[in-house]
Amino acid sequence: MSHLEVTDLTISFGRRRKVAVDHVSFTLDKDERLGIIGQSGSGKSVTSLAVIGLLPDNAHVSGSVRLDGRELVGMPERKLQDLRGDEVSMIFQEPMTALDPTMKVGRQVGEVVALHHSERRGGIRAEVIDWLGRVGILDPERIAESYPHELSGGQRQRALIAMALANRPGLVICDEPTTALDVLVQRQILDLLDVELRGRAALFVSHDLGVVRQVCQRVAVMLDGRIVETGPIEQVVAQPQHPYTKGLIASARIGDVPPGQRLPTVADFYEGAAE
Ligand SMILES: Nc1ncnc2c1ncn2[C@@H]1O[C@H](COP(=O)(O)OP(=O)(O)OP(=O)(O)O)[C@@H](O)[C@H]1O
Repeated sequence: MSHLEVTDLTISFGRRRKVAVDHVSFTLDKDERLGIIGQSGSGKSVTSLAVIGLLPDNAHVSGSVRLDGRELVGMPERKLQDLRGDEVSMIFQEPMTALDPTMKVGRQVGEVVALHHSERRGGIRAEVIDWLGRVGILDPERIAESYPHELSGGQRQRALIAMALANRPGLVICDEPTTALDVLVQRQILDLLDVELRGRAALFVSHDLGVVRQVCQRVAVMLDGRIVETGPIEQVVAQPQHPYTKGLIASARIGDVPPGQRLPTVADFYEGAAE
């Protein structure tokens, strides 16, 4: 049994039942990372929200999402709340909206732990400082006492990653976690995620095949709510089958980069220019 099993997931919205996700199926093993790529509106975010039980009320869902064998579709909200932040967590694109602007960062990280593990309350401050340091925040004591608006975009995303990982969830969903960041910080955050997601299952939603190639072993390509192609990332890059994937790879010129080597970023050009 895979850690995550999504079968025939279909999601539509509103009274007209406009279909956003159409019979999507995939599995994820315990230590596997799957990238979901596709253009804007292809259904990537809606798929990932279904996996963490965060779809809005106007969503109609059919099919199955099983986490460690437990069915999440139709699961009561109270039970979903027990899972969220503990067994499955999410890193969003825009940390400013995911963080509470009125609460100090350290307290927000601590509350995720306290919510699910009251027995760890005693040592929570040390645990929070430890996590903030681990995700690369240089001055964790000061940052713990700061409000989100006092942090840079990169620090906020690191704090959000600390929140998402603090309970060591088996599955982490990353929805465009680096899109809002400048290229240098983007690369640092990807390197951090690459290390911290080891041994966990991860769904990595992105419109950027280069980003997915850096951190995932497999990729699923979505178009108009369907998965049109899926496979090991290097295989899909070398031999794309679907015309949409072929176009995506041609436009990214990703085939020019040898396997295992990172795609050049704008930062590389800046670094080259500075030498
Ligand atoms: N709450 C909602 N109510 C109605 N339609 C919605 C809702 N949320 C998403 N949709 C629709 O579902 C479809 C898929 O959206 P989704 O956000 O999953 O796309 P995406 O691939 O993640 O795009 P992006 O890269 O821009 O985030 C879109 O047509 C969108 O308009």
